[in-house]
Amino acid sequence: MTENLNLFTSTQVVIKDALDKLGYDEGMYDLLKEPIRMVEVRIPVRMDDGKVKVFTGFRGQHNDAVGPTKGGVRFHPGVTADEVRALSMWMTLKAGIVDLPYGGGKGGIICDPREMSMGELERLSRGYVRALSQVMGPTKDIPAPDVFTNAQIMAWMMDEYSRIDEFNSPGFITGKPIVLGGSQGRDRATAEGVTIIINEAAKKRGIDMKGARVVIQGFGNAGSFLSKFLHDAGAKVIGISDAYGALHDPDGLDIDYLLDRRDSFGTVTTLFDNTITNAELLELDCDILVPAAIENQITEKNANNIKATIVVEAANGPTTSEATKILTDRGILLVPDVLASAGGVTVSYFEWVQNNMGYYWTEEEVREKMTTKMVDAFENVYNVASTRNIDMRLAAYMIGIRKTAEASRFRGWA
Ligand SMILES: NC(=O)C1=CN([C@@H]2O[C@H](COP(=O)(O)OP(=O)(O)OC[C@H]3O[C@@H](n4cnc5c(N)ncnc54)[C@H](O)[C@@H]3O)[C@@H](O)[C@H]2O)C=CC1
Ligand SMILES: O=C(O)CCC(=O)C(=O)O
Repeated sequence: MTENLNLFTSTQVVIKDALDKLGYDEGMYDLLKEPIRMVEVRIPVRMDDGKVKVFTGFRGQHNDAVGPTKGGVRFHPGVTADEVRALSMWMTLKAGIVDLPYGGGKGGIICDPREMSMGELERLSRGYVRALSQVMGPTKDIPAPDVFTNAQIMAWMMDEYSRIDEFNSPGFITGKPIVLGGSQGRDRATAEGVTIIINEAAKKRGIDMKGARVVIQGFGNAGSFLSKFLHDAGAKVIGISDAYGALHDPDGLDIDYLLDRRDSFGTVTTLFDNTITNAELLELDCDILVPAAIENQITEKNANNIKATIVVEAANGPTTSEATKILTDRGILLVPDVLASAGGVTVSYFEWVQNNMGYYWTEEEVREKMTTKMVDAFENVYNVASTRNIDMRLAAYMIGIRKTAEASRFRGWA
């Protein structure tokens, strides 16, 4: 049988498993097996050459029984409706795992921002908000950055929504520049959360982070900050990559130099001749492997060749179900995306709270609150996995879905 690489249908299988284990009936699965709202929009954009190009965008809102839906928007040529569906479901799980008053949402536009000018990107970002403003908002659905989107794009989107709303609405979106109501620490929050999770996982496996050999796939927001935090903590980052290739040095890469040379899309390997492939990178001999780029990177084809002791998913969906089983059977500690990368949405929640009350916390306050949530979440998931003798992904899904299932039941939706 060929491996299922469809993120949406493979997520449904784990959701079903989690709901069964929690004792919910078929009706609950029927409610939670796909987004409660999935919108596809067409966005006409005047390009710099004077011609109009029409882009396709999506927004998936998985379930808003707990509170407004929340999740990033990605700009990527590979965006599909099913990917957005799955990503919105994972956001519900993340919110449940770190106990935020949200359901999951996610959006995307099929485009390649690396080939667009700033003006084109601004018009596209504003067009996306105009197309979806009726179903989004600070108490409905709150976007944030994801692959190939950043604080500038959040700023344009916030400005467009504020014009439509006729109010300054900083709570419409998170991941904004600090001067527009962004939170201290949001830019590095995903990586900080992953660092906390790596430290907890390393303790469980008796790995000393000083000198631990780390490989990171992806050198964007998540991967680049992560490489810096681990490097500064004394780990040896021996491999990194971007969409074009990978760099390897068994003695440790010069992370500060690479950070200095990377562009705003997380590209750096194009400056070097002696690169290896992303496929080779994943199979390097190391203690900790962190996929921090895109989906379906560890599959049944390469799972048996992974040499890491711990795999921590900073990216969403980098490991297939089949590969999850192979890695778990091989005794590799696999920390799933919905737990490992929840630091981003946690600080996004703090940003939204600060916007709502109009009072802003210091970076230290933000970090302290986030650390508590991430450490507690790791312990919860680890304990459920150990006591039930199940993998960390299924344990995370069980914890993540429970609040939304309960809220849906109380509301009479299932
Ligand atoms: N930015 C955030 O706050 C959060 C991001 N994530 C997830 O982390 C992952 C990375 O996101 P960001 O760092 O924000 O994105 P980014 O756009 O800042 O960086 C993406 C990185 O992945 C690389 N990449 C793109 N396509 C690739 C390919 N085909 N093969 C190998 N590398 C490729 C890019 O070159 C770049 O280095 C995604 O899965 C995202 O959903 C998860 C939680 C929050
Ligand atoms: O910060 C947020 O609200 C969402 C982050 C996100 O899209 C993710 O965790 O995948």
